[in-house]
Amino acid sequence: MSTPTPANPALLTRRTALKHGLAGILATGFAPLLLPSRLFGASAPSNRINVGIVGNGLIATSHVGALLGRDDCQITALCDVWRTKAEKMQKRIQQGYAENAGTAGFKGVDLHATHEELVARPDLDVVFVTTPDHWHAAVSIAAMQAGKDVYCEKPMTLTVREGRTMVNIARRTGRVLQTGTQQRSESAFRRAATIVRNGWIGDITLIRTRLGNFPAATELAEEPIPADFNYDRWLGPTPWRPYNAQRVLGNYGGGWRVFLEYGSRKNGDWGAHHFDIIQWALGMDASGPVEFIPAGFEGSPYQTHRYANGVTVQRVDGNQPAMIEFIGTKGTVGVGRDDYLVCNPIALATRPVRADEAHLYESNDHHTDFFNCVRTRQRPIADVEIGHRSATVGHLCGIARQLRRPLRWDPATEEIIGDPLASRLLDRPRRAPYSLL
Ligand SMILES: NC(=O)C1=CN([C@@H]2O[C@H](COP(=O)(O)OP(=O)(O)OC[C@H]3O[C@@H](n4cnc5c(N)ncnc54)[C@H](OP(=O)(O)O)[C@@H]3O)[C@@H](O)[C@H]2O)C=CC1
Ligand SMILES: O=C1CO[C@H](CO)[C@@H](O)[C@@H]1O
Repeated sequence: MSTPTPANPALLTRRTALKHGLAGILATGFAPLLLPSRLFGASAPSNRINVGIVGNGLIATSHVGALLGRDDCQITALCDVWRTKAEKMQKRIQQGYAENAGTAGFKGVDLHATHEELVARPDLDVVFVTTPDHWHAAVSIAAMQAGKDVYCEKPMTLTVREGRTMVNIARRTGRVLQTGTQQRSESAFRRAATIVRNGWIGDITLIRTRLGNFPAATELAEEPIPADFNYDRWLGPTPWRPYNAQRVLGNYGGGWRVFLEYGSRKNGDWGAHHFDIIQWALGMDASGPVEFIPAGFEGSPYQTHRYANGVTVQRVDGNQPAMIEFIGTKGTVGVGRDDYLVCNPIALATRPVRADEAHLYESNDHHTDFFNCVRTRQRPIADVEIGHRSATVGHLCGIARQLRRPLRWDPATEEIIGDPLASRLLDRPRRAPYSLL
């Protein structure tokens, strides 16, 4: 890294050590002949951001693919509860670096059985938290408290209360946290949010988003726990359940995603992405809706939430081509992944943004934005407060659904209004010894 943060003594220690090592080499008189020029350049090993990854499943595989192609960082540590999986990832990374001539000086990837051990490493700068949702908060907090910046997968939390705790810790420790809601770094979503924010389609009358559905969670027969798998730690703070391979499986259509213990089903899985874009478009990044109504309540087929100004969001699974459709008094915008953007009027897709109009934060690559912010100490595009507020929308939809009744929410105090039972669901009990802090 080129801009050490004084808040990270680990970086300074590592760099100081390297400096002394170099001084020793230089004293021999051979250094100019022996040292490749890239050792001194922007991508010198000492300048690269050292990355540790906790959780080595589906999304970690994508991150690793992208990180291997960057010369501003290097992956140096992995942690997983399943040793076999960690070893497989280790092999892939070692091979990737071996084939990549730009990463001379790479020292290998170490494996750790626990995230506590990984975050304690003085040489690490950032930690990617790519576990299922029920571990996001505890691992991110441990990393921030150990002086590391964090890239935390979405939804940032399992409960509303975890989110405020994470924001407080990030602010107190001065750490950078990027939430893995990478749609914010895609131009079609930025353009849709820009159109809505600037009132180009008039007043918003309705927003419809499709999240899809998971199959119901079912009882699973007990199976033997694999020998090299720390199942107790996989469950972590969640209630004890008999082991079954399906329960812990990373699978986009099922596996752990169908169980409310480990996530928020589709309200977390896709809601974390689409509710996040809606919050951005409406300028609600530090706030949120005020009312949550479950599907089926008083005959409404759609799960619904509403903002204080009356803007209503409906979850209309599977009924529209766009992932999110904004309907206004003067037009519509439909947006989705792979650059899907359908505007009416069509000219809105390319209309220039005037100097006096809202220009939204521009990031075209979520990793690049994160690593830039690690260097500059600025808040990234999906900062911890934003990640918390967007995850909160999904959690409150889930609580209303679970209780089968509407909820009123005060986004300023972050309290459910007049419903003590629902309020108890803003956090969850944690199984000992897995505490949050
Ligand atoms: N931004 C995006 O577009 C996407 C984000 N995600 C998010 O990423 C997260 C992970 O999802 P996915 O990769 O599909 O899940 P996987 O189950 O495939 O991967 C999770 C990994 O974490 C490991 N793990 C579980 N608990 C711990 C722990 N305490 N310490 C270390 N490792 C642990 C698992 O071990 P084991 O192998 O033993 O189960 C597994 O290797 C989720 O929160 C998900 O919402 C996922 C996909 C896309
Ligand atoms: O974030 C996500 C987006 O894509 C996946 C589905 O294709 C989800 O399951 C995942 O968690």
